Amino acid sequence: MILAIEQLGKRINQRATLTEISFTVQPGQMVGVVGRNGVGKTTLFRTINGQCLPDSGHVLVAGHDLQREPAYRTQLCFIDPLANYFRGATIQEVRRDYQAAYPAFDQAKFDQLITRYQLVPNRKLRHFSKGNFNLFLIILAVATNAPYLFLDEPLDGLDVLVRKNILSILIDEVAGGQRAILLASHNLAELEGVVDRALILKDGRLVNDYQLETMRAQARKVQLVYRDKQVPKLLNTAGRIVHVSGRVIIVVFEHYTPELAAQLAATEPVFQEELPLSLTDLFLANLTDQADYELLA
Ligand SMILES: Nc1ncnc2c1ncn2[C@@H]1O[C@H](COP(=O)(O)OP(=O)(O)OP(=O)(O)O)[C@@H](O)[C@H]1O
Repeated sequence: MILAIEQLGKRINQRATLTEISFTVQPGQMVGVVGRNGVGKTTLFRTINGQCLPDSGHVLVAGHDLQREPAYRTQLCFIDPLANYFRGATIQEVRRDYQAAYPAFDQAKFDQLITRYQLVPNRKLRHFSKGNFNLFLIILAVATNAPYLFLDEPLDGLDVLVRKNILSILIDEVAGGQRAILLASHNLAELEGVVDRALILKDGRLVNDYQLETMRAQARKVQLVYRDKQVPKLLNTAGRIVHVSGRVIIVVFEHYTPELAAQLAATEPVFQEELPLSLTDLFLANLTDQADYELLA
């Protein structure tokens, strides 16, 4: 059952917030939706899930257009942490509402996770700590049994233990191969080692779709030192400079081939070393403007 987002567009206050966003997701994937603050991640999740109407495009679940066949919406679950509804309700009240909305709701799983993480069922959610509130939202999303879960900054501002708990719940869910989870984040470091794919948003557009395994096999991060301060043109044409400090330049090459290695050798660096490549490097490579490199120089 594939989820397909086709040419999704959304304008807010006459401003194009999302433009021609297209991608597909399959069960078993953990996907990061990554971009700077305000780029449109939450709007994308809201639009896919029908909380905002798109101005153009479609969302299809197994070929069914959600606007024409809204019953398929229960295949998706997006819990907006900012929804006022949660603040005045208790865990049990929210559970009852979600059970009514999601036919496949798994109450046994819900109860088991609430007990395991010692959340108090009859306390109003506004009295929960941020970490416990987020933990509760994850448990709720998981218990809906919707094959596609959308989580907006689920790890933001949480301590190490709560993060670990949330990640272990999510990884368990995806490992079964029956569900996909999309995690919106502006913090790549948080998603390192968690997601196997990263969708990069910039200016409301999807600018990159990284399959991380393939990417790791093809990409290289190289530190180079040159005799003078002149930056060889090749570094900008074949790669993306992510750091400049004096004569030391760090470059990410997305497609590092033997030919490119030979061309790089021909630029005659006085020192060259491969560095471990992280997800954050790709983020910087894609979102940092030339002006930012100059600030680093
Ligand atoms: N209801 C709204 N009314 C007016 N502007 C809005 C509304 N919702 C979103 N926007 C604007 O749309 C843009 C995208 O916002 P959105 O919340 O989707 O970004 P985001 O990537 O999730 O940001 P963050 O990482 O800060 O959560 C922003 O410029 C925001 O100000």
